[in-house]
Amino acid sequence: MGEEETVQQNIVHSGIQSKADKSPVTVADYGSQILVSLALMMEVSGPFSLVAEEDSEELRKDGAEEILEEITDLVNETLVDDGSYSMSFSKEGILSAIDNGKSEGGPTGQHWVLDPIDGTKGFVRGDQYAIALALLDEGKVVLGVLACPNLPLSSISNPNGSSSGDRIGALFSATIGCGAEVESLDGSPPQKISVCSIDNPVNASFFESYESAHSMHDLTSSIAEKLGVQAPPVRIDSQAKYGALARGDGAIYLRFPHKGYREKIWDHAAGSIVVTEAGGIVTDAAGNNLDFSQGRFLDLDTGIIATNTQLMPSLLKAVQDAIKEKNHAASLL
Ligand SMILES: Nc1ncnc2c1ncn2[C@@H]1O[C@H](COP(=O)(O)O)[C@@H](O)[C@H]1OP(=O)(O)O
Ligand SMILES: [Mg+2]
Ligand SMILES: [Mg+2]
Ligand SMILES: [Mg+2]
Repeated sequence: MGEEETVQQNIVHSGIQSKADKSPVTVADYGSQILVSLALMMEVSGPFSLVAEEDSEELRKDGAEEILEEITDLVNETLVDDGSYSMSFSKEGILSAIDNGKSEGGPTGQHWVLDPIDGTKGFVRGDQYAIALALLDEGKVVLGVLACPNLPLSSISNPNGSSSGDRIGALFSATIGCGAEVESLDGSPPQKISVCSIDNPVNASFFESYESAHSMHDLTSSIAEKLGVQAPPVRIDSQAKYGALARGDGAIYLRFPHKGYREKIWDHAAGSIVVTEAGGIVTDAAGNNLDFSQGRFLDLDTGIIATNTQLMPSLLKAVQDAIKEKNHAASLL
């Protein structure tokens, strides 16, 4: 069993904290960020720039000693089990490792982009989550890797469980201009993947957030209805949705956060290149490509949608009609 799965099964309340924005963070989020950045620093030559979700600020406050100790033990145990690096961290070392390479990204140079646990709520619930890593080069995503330890390797038939006999754990990857692939987490040969070729929305299904606080389920159901989608929404946490879309488990991805929420680049960089290299299209609600060159945030017309080239024109129209209708209804209140 992987270390992350063990942590997912054993996570206790003391290992889950609330951040300033009220979202949860766990020992696994911090631990994963340290381990991935450590591996990158060992491999990458030259300057190391990392735009990552977590930082050490909360852990430096009074009252965080217990979680800091848990993270230190978790990282050191994982390093011993893995055997690739002969090193161990002090608590102070852990604090500085979390901030390794800390950067704001931007339009020039190369920056790694990391969400160490994407879908923390799914992780804590025992459902889907992803470790999402991408590389920005001159403001563009050129590489993406999406590890989904709880996602069936071949396809989702039951989104929160596994179909009988299917192996669990999928690693998606994509390099600009070279297509997208999936392989098992224990290293089976990679297989090329592509988005589905459905062109009639009646046969399409769509992915959205499990959490209604993360995406407006009423708006997405109105979009689906306008399109003529018959199937109920497939609700799963994290960028695992992008991976599932990229290999054709479903046809459409919809994400409409509530007013005031600002999207972060680490929530979409890896997932979006996996989808586009699998032949799909990812845009904001106005049909614009996502712009990863503006720092930590994505500056966009609220909403992110993805599908294949055939369905995109009708999806975009349904999205715009549904938004217009919602705004009109709100103006009458
Ligand atoms: N209030 C919020 N609205 C929208 N997305 C959020 C909100 N809080 C956290 N997120 C982030 O949205 C993503 C989860 O989306 P989904 O609902 O598709 O699983 C995660 O990246 C999660 O962060 P995190 O990485 O901390 O889990
Ligand atoms: Mg988070
Ligand atoms: Mg995230
Ligand atoms: Mg996260």
